[in-house]
Amino acid sequence: MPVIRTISKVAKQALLSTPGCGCQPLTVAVRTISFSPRQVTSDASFHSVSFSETDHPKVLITGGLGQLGVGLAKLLRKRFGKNNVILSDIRKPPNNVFHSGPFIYSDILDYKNLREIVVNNRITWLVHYSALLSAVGEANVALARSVNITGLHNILDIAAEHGLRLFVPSTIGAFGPSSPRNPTPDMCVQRPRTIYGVSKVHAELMGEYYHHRYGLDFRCLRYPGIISADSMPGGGTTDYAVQIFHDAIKTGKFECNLRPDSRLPMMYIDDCLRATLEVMETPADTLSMRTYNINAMSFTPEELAQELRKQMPELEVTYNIDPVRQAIGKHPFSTNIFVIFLQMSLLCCHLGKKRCLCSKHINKCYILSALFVL
Ligand SMILES: NC(=O)C1=CN([C@@H]2O[C@H](COP(=O)(O)OP(=O)(O)OC[C@H]3O[C@@H](n4cnc5c(N)ncnc54)[C@H](O)[C@@H]3O)[C@@H](O)[C@H]2O)C=CC1
Ligand SMILES: CC(=O)[C@H](N)C(=O)O
Repeated sequence: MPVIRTISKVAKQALLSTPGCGCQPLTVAVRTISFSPRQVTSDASFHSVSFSETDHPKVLITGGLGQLGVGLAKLLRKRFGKNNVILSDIRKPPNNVFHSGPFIYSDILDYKNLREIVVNNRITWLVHYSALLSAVGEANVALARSVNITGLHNILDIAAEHGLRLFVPSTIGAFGPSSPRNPTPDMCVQRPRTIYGVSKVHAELMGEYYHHRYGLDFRCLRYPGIISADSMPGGGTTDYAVQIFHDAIKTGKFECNLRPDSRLPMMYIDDCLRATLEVMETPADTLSMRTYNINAMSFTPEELAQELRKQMPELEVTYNIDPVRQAIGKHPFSTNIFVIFLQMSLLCCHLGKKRCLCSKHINKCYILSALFVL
């Protein structure tokens, strides 16, 4: 569902439903590293204590050197100021990223280090991007379990302990073969069959639990596969939809690791990041839920190749199916078929003019598509 429609639906639902989380005053168990556990009191407005609407938030992004983090930092820095947004990761940042604003080393498995960063930098918003994605997760289940589940526990505890507003993205991979489709509702059966999907359902449920139990201001969007031009994806099933553009331009050839008819939901990065900022800025009492789907378009490798051939008729696409990725890509939810063709043809006619994916253009597609579907 397009972001604008999602957000207005959120607002509408909020007007009709009981506001807030129904939190009871509770205590948050605080994890300590070197001394005995203590308790701090919390209440229903716990999350709003450290962030006044007139102040800029102080943001920490974990796993910030992946496909999405640098773009999000750029957007948030434009809005809140360069020094109010800290990127962090366990990798060494490239020069341009290092010189574009604050960067700090942070391993989310190191609870004490994470807490130090939050305290020393007076962090108020935490965007938790560190994760192992679907394909790399299946290749290393133990590491995926550790980063995606143990790491998340650290993040939740730190966020609850310090009254942070916490964003954790989920994914279309949090659905499974038994989830309903066309459209997949926000609330439905979720029985994914990858460690990535299972860890993201766990994140959704743990975040919501901490919200109800401790008043943690947890927010979550289920992202589709994200398409970006200047950052590369980190090992997911939807990576082909980025790689194809690079290979097409560099070599005129592309070898796809999914079947030509594998339909997957996708979104352009600017729209995804804008949705993230919008959901983070939305006042807590207007959110009727804590986890929402967001959606833009769905297409198959074959449809994407056909559209690209309108701009590059010589493009050669071959298929060498990766059974792991193919099994993962079999079951996610998809968008209405009418929306796909309209969006893809508008997108590619824009690509033909500028050779880039433009969010303003896709927004027009949303509106046209919505009219079309209605
Ligand atoms: N890119 C996409 O298509 C989608 C992404 N998402 C979610 O959005 C978030 C960001 O995604 P991407 O940027 O694409 O991921 P990515 O795989 O490109 O980047 C993840 C980052 O996490 C870092 N990381 C790994 N272990 C870590 C640790 N122990 N401590 C700190 N950092 C660690 C990695 O170094 C990497 O830079 C993830 O949570 C992902 O699940 C959800 C759906 C779609
Ligand atoms: C959709 C995602 O979560 C990610 N891009 C993946 O394919 O694993």
